[in-house]
Order: sequence, then C-alpha cells, then structure tokens
Amino acid sequence: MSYAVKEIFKTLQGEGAQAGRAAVFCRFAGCNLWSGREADRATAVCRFCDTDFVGMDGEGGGRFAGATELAEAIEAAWGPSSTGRYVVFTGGEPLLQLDAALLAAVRARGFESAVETNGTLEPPAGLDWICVSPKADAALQLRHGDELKLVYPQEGVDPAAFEALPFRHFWLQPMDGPRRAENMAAAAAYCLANPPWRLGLQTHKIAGLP
Ligand SMILES: C[S@@+](CC[C@H](N)C(=O)[O-])C[C@H]1O[C@@H](n2cnc3c(N)ncnc32)[C@H](O)[C@@H]1O
Ligand SMILES: Nc1nc2[nH]cc(C(=O)O)c2c(=O)[nH]1
Ligand code: SF4
Ligand SMILES: [Mg+2]
Repeated sequence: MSYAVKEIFKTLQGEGAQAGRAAVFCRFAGCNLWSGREADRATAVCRFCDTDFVGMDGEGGGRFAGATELAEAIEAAWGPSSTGRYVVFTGGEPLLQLDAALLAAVRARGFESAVETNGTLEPPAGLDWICVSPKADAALQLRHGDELKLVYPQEGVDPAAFEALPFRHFWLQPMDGPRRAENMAAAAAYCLANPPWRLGLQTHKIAGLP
C-alpha cells in the first residue's frame, strides 16, 4: 500500500521515557479524531492538538509508493551512522497507515521503532515501543503498551481510571495552549499526590527543537 506522510525529520524524542534520544520522526498525514482544519476544531473529538498533520507538504513529506520507498527516506533522514537507529511513527494518527511491511522494512535497516498513538486502533506486530495517549471522548481500544501518556487536564478524565492497565510508565503531560501554566501546576500537583504518575514535559519545546 502507499503512505501519505506529512513530514520526516530527525530530532530528539521530546516526550516520555525515551526523551532525549535521537530519532527520526515519520509524521503520517491525517487523523481519525480531527480533520486538522481549524474550522472543525471546536466540534472535533480531539480538540487540543498541537500539530499540523494536514497534507504532505512538510519537510521530507510526500506520497510514498511502498514500504521500501518510505524506509529508504527514513534511513536517509537518519544519515550514515549505524548505531542507535530509532524511528518514531506519529501523526496525525499513525495506526491508520502503519503496517507490518513498513515495520519490517525499517527493522531490516537497523531501526528500533516506536509509535505515538491515540489508542483507538490496534497496532501491527513488530513495534519496539508503544506510547498510548488516551483522549476523553474516544473509546480506548489499545489498553496495553510501554507508556501511557495522558494530556492533562481533560474534562471528564480521571487518571485513576488508567492506573491498573499494563503499562510500564504513567505520564501526565500538561496540555499546551493558552492555559499551559495552570495546566502545568495542576499536573504537578496531581503527580505529587498520586505517585504512580510522573510529570512529563515536552522537552523539545524547551530545547527549541521540532
Ligand atoms: C500530535 S499527537 C500524534 C499521535 C496520536 N494521534 C496521539 O494523539 O497520540 C502526539 C502527542 O502529542 C500529544 N499532544 C497533542 N496536543 C497536545 C497539547 N496541546 N499539549 C500536550 N500534548 C499534546 C498527544 O496526546 C500525543 O501524545
Ligand atoms: N521532538 C519531538 N518529540 C515528540 N514526541 C512526540 C511527538 C509527536 O508529535 O508525536 C514529538 C514531536 O513532535 N517532536
Ligand atoms: S488524536 Fe493525536 S493527532 Fe489526532 S487530533 Fe488528537 S492529538 Fe492530534
Ligand atoms: Mg509533537
């Protein structure tokens, strides 16, 4: 199958337990919880998104005819170094497009692979790291993984509802936007009172990285 990709870029993973690690980000176009158009934001299922995932016009983006072509572009973005190869599939919602053929193609090029998903879809086999970020108004299908990263606060969402799920790490990530400072304080206070949860910051934004 072909893939619609917004952008491909190398940066440091900014979030979660792999924060600080060099990675190629492959950002797929499109999401099942928002069209990506500002005019639709207020009526979308997910309304706080900080990302432009519309179209294929970003750095390194485009329509890729198959897994080999996309894996070659990911490898080119990484560069010649053979150590520590790591690719993060995100979006938009990557599980609308990510498949076993692409995971096999990046693995064959020496990459470990991770996904950032809203948890509404099942992943293909072969991922090394799964980060699930539940959304208030979307039923959570994918209820296991390596880390659960809850954007906080979300109206109607109690973090305790996720605590018993089989994840290795539980993050509260303050919602960025006009109320960032108060969301940060609220997330910090929640983590102080509820030790399973750790405060997760978007370190790439602090570092001035994409
Ligand atoms: C843009 S999403 C793409 C992957 C997938 N659709 C998802 O929601 O997990 C990447 C990560 O950014 C988080 N995120 C999106 N908007 C945010 C915001 N305004 N503040 C903090 N985190 C945000 C998401 O919850 C998710 O963990
Ligand atoms: N540096 C950096 N780290 C990230 N971790 C998750 C991101 C995402 O948008 O999925 C992201 C991103 O957009 N940039
Ligand atoms: S599910 Fe993810 S990509 Fe889609 S609108 Fe929400 S945060 Fe953005
Ligand atoms: Mg991002």
